[in-house]
Amino acid sequence: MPVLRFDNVSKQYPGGQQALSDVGFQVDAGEMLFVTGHSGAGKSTLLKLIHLAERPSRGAVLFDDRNLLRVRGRQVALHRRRVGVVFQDHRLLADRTVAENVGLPLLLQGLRRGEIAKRVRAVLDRVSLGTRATALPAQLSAGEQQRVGIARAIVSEPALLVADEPTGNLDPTLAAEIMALFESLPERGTSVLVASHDLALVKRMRKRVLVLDKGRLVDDIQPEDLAE
Ligand SMILES: Nc1ncnc2c1ncn2[C@@H]1O[C@H](COP(=O)(O)OP(=O)(O)OP(=O)(O)O)[C@@H](O)[C@H]1O
Repeated sequence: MPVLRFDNVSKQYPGGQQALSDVGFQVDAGEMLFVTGHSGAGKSTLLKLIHLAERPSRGAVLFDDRNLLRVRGRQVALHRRRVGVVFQDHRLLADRTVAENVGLPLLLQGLRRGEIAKRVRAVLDRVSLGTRATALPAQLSAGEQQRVGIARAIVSEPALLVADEPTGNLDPTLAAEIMALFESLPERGTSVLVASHDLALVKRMRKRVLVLDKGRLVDDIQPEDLAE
C-alpha cells in the first residue's frame, strides 16, 4: 500500500523558478528512502509539497490515496499530524523545556495533560533523552537538540516522517546515531523520507535513493543496486 504518491508533479515558484518538473514516484508503508541531489535540485521543495508548506503547480501529490489538493483550511492541521517534519535547524522554542517542546503538537491537538506527559516520556525514552526532559534547548548538544526535534516530529505517531538535511550540522558519529533512530521508525509504522546532499552518508545507509537533478527525477535506485 503506498503511503505517498507523486503523479507528474511540477512546481514553479512565482518569479519563474522551475523547482520540480514532472516528478513521479511512490513510497510504500514501512519504507525508508532518501532523496538526494545538488543544491537547488528541488529536494526541499519536494518535501514542502508533502507537508503542505507549498502546493504543486501541476500534477498531484497523494497521501494515503487522498489528493492533497483537496486538503484545505482546517484539514491542513489534521494532515500535519500524519506527517512529521524534521528540519536541519530543528526550530525548537528556546524558552520551553525539552518536554514542553515535544508535547506541543499534542497540546495543540487538545490532548489532556496526563496523556501528553505519558506520551512525551515514552518518546523521550525512545530518543534516549529520558533524563533531559526539564532542560532548555540551549543546555543541550547539537545532536541532542536534533533528537528533541525528531521526538517532536514522531510524538503524534505519523504515517510518514520527512526530514530535510537532518544531519547537516552534525559530526559523522552523531549523524549515524540519528540515522539509526530513523531506521527504527518503519517497524513502528512510520515511513521515512530523508533529503540529504551527503552522498557518502546516503550510500552507507543502503536504502532506496531518489536522485533529483535540476528538478527532474533522474534516478530511483534500489538498495541492491547501490554501488559498493
Ligand atoms: N520560495 C521560493 N521562491 C522562488 N524560488 C525558490 C523558492 N524556494 C526554492 N526556490 C528555487 O527552487 C529551486 C529548488 O530549490 P530547493 O530549495 O527545493 O532545492 P534543494 O535541492 O533543497 O537545495 P538545497 O540543498 O540548497 O536546500 C532552486 O532553484 C531555488 O532557488
